[in-house]
Formats: sequence, C-alpha cells, structure tokens
Amino acid sequence: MTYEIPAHHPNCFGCGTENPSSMGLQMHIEDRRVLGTIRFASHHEGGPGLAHGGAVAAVFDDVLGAVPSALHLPAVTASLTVEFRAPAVLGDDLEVEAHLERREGRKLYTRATMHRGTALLAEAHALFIVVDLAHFRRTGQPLPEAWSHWDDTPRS
Ligand SMILES: CC(C)(COP(=O)(O)OP(=O)(O)OC[C@H]1O[C@@H](n2cnc3c(N)ncnc32)[C@H](O)[C@@H]1OP(=O)(O)O)[C@@H](O)C(=O)NCCC(=O)NCCS
Ligand SMILES: CCCCCCCC(=O)O
Repeated sequence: MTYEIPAHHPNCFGCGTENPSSMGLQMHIEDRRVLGTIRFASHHEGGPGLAHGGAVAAVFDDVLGAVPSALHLPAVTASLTVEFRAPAVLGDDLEVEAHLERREGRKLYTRATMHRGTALLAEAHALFIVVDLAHFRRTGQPLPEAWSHWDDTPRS
C-alpha cells in the first residue's frame, strides 16, 4: 500500500511546504517504509558543488522523523548517527528510505539510507523517544490539525 505523508507541519525545516527555507523533502509510505526524494540546491552547499554534511544529516533527521509520525506517535530525535559514503552532488535527484528496526517501550530504533540511483551516498540510524504532546505544546504554538488523532498518552 502506498500513501502520501503530509509535512510534519507546514513550517517544518525538512518537509514544510510553507517554509521558504524548507529542504523540500517529499515523502510517502510504501510497505511500512518511508520513501522520499530530495534535490540539494546551492544554499545547501558545503564543499564546492556538494551538499553540506549537516544538510544531509537534516534530511535524515526529517525522513527518520516521519517513521513515528506515520504511526501517529509523537517522538523526538534523541540521537542520530550518519555515515557518509560518497558525496551528494547539488542538483542530483536523490532518494531516501527510512524504516523502524525495532521498538522497546518509548524507544524507537530507526534506520535510513540515501541513494543516487543504485549508488549508496549515506546511511543513518537514529533513536527516537516517544513523548506526549505536551513536549510540543510548551512553546504555546498551536499544534497541526493533522496531529489531532495522534497518541497523547502521558509519558514521564
Ligand atoms: C529525548 C527526550 C524527550 C528524553 O527525555 P525524557 O522523556 O525525560 O526521557 P528519558 O531521559 O527518561 O529517556 C527515556 C529513555 O531513553 C533513553 N535515552 C534518552 N536519550 C538517549 C540517547 N541520546 N541515547 C540513548 N538513550 C537515550 C534513556 O536512557 C531512557 O532509557 P530507559 O527508559 O531504559 O532508562 C529529551 O532528552 C529531549 O527532549 N531531548 C531533546 C529532543 C530534541 O529536541 N530532538 C531534536 C528535534 S526532534
Ligand atoms: C512529531 C514531529 C517530529 C518531527 C521531527 C523532525 C525532525 C526534527 O525536528 O529534528
């Protein structure tokens, strides 16, 4: 089954559609995996003509963050590790994939890869911790309507 995933919220740095600085990540779900596409632009530049490593890490944070979102579980990144295998060239069309490896209580162990065609550019794993929605309410900003059905079980 394939379905589109909405942005985490409209102003999300990774995937928001109303944030002019958004990285423009577009994602959908296919067979329990989050699949996405990204094209780095000049404002993501690190080495000449190449994506900044932090930009690559930000894409991973976002696509991995879609794994709990797709489960309607509020969760935040506790740790993120990236292994950079080959440079990501600005303007190339790249694919990312992320999935849940296992869950242990509030801990979600996730893994992701970034490819250009069949070439592996980078891989990442991250630990997400399930939180309650109070984690996000503390700023006073309204939460996205799309989150209204999310699990809001109190976590301590
Ligand atoms: C992640 C966070 C919610 C955890 O705080 P908490 O809800 O009080 O939960 P705890 O600190 O009790 O951690 C829960 C469990 O995760 C583990 N854990 C937390 N952070 C961890 C990390 N970086 N690495 C490994 N394990 C970690 C804890 O050891 C604990 O394990 P246990 O239940 O086996 O004892 C909190 O540290 C936080 O808000 N961090 C900022 C998150 C963030 O801003 N991320 C970027 C944007 S999404
Ligand atoms: C519940 C929404 C979580 C969004 C996580 C996006 C990545 C991040 O902010 O580091």
